[in-house]
Amino acid sequence: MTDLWQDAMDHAVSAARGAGQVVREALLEDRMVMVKSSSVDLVTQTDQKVEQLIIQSVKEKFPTHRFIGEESVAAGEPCVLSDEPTWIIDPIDGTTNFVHRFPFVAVSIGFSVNKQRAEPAGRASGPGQQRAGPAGPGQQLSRASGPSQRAGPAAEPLLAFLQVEFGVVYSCLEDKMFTARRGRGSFCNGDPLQVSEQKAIQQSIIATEFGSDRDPEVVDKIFSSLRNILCIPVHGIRSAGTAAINMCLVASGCVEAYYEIGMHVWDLAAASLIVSEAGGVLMDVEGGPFDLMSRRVIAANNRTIAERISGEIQAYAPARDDAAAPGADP
Ligand SMILES: Nc1ncnc2c1ncn2[C@@H]1O[C@H](CO)[C@@H](O)[C@H]1OP(=O)(O)O
Ligand SMILES: [Mg+2]
Ligand SMILES: [Mg+2]
Repeated sequence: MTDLWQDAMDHAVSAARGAGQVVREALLEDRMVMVKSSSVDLVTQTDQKVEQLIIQSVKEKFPTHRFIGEESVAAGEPCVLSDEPTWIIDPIDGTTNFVHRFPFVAVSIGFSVNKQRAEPAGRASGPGQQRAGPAGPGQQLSRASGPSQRAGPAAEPLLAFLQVEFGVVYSCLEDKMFTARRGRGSFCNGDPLQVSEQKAIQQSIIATEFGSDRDPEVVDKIFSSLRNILCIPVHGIRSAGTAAINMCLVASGCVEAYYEIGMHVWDLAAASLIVSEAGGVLMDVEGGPFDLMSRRVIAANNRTIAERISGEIQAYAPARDDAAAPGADP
């Protein structure tokens, strides 16, 4: 397979590193905090500046590429995944952390291409090998097997088309660069990642977040899900304050699973590939296929744990990220 997108991925890594430097410097300064959808959905000038820096640098190198950026969408740009090469950017994942200097803040850059085209089956080589197979438009599935089971025809039904071609999450205060390329494994600062081998949810740590929706009905559902999962019982519940880092913790094997309803495609795009390339599973919170635009995810080390979590979640459906897109389902 020709390595079409390596230049773009190299650019994403260096853009994320540069953005992380800007974020670290901004942490030392006073931050002016603004609000978006609610009084707890925060944004700073650094979010906007970093997103523009990344987009400008990509435009110079890849002038025809498209973008979905958190702050651009907030400013009215469309949130559309098409067949065109698309950079999906969260300039600061963990803005609330950034504002409070809680030390988990990430720059997330995902890259998708050929959204609806299932590629012909063909085995990639090297670590993290997997086959592409058909899935419905806008869906992203993952194998349920770990790296040791990746090769061989028996694993094939578990593999599915992934629409994200590469993902980069830079945890900039930890100086950890998480990267994944479809079919080639996940890495942190160049070291390969593998999800936890734990099969028992009772011996697992589960990550989740409380989001920015303070509607009491939604909060009740969040707490009901949390109570169900805590009382399985599990070893513990954790929140890093950033969806991307929570998912990288799944990929690293530090937590067995992360679930949440309400985050957005820019929180998930890059990290979803990092999880799946580390041998993990992505699933909708009701057990169906993961859909990048649905604002719902379970990312887990294996299917058993993902399905158990899905059985405990009080699901609800926030407005999809592509709800305003032409032709999208209402
Ligand atoms: N008050 C809040 N608490 C936690 N996450 C929030 C939040 N407001 C927005 N989010 C966003 O929701 C995601 C999942 O919880 C986070 O990664 C975060 O992304 P952000 O920092 O890029 O906005
Ligand atoms: Mg985010
Ligand atoms: Mg953000």
